[in-house]
Amino acid sequence: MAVYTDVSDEALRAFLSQYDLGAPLSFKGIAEGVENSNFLLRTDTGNYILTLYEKRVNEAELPFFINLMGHLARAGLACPQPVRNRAGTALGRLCGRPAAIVTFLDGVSLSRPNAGHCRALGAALAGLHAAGRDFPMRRDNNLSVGAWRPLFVQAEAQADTVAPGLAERTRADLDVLEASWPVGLPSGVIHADLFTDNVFFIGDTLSGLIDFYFACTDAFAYDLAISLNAWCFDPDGTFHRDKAGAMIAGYDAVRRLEPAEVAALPILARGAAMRFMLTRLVDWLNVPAGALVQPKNPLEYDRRLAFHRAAKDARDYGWVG
Ligand SMILES: Nc1ncnc2c1ncn2[C@@H]1O[C@H](COP(=O)(O)OP(=O)(O)O)[C@@H](O)[C@H]1O
Ligand SMILES: N[C@@H](CCOP(=O)(O)O)C(=O)O
Repeated sequence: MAVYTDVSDEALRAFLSQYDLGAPLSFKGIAEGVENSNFLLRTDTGNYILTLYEKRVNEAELPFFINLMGHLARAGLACPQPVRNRAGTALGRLCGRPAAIVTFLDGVSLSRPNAGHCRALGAALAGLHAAGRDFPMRRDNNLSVGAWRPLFVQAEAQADTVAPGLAERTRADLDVLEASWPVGLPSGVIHADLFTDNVFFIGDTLSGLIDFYFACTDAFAYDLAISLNAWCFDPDGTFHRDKAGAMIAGYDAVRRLEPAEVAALPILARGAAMRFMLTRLVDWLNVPAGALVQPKNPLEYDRRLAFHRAAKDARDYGWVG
């Protein structure tokens, strides 16, 4: 459970007194997520998610995320809508943390998506990229290639306690990634964390996207590479080419991939795996005392990196275009 900050009844009541959401009926910490403290809030006007922003979220960047969700929802994307208080702001403070309330989305996330779900995800991702085209704000990706070496340095001395040889192969991968990271690809707003736990389905129909707190301005194809990693491998590193092919085709059907993006897919997928391996490794080695959180296993992404190292071109990811 990711709850880093406890919220007392009194603090909750004082916070909610600024909103027109009615009386609280229940309030529970949510047993998923690793980044922020999330609570399911039920009031007599409906269900909401209350988030207290924690470690990786820079307060100055919160308006980007909040305005982006509002923009995407207005453009027709099924995503949470920030709720404004009576003063007209969606961002407040609770228990010393920045905090916001967003609308609750129905649906369940899938632990074992099939190729059909992956196709739907690809199409939704391209829809998100299209919906974000006219979003006026910009946020650089602070977890892109330039951030990976400094992250690794934080974990380097202990990396081999997690898996033998991890430090050496990570150093070698970083050398390759830093030397060949693509620039100039079509860019705009990307989600940057569209894992299965951030996508809801009702039956087999994709019903919503959540968790925009890594969203930033970066290459669209990098976003696709992140989701290929997250949706198309088993935890033991087994790759499902049918799922990846379906996801890429679903994306391409909505927004045609350019030849440069197709050519860059293997290096983008390798970089995406590195980004999540590293943040997981740092978190794995630094669980805050008293936090109710289950850190995610960095070795799942170490195994994906082995696949990406051997990949030759986009056809290895199921691209047939
Ligand atoms: N708008 C929402 N509607 C429904 N459930 C949500 C919503 N936002 C978050 N959740 C629930 O809270 C969990 C954690 O949210 P998430 O934003 O992924 O947290 P974190 O950023 O801390 O990882 C999700 O897996 C989901 O179960
Ligand atoms: N998706 C990342 C961690 C961020 O967690 P989320 O719950 O916000 O998706 C990972 O799996 O490492």
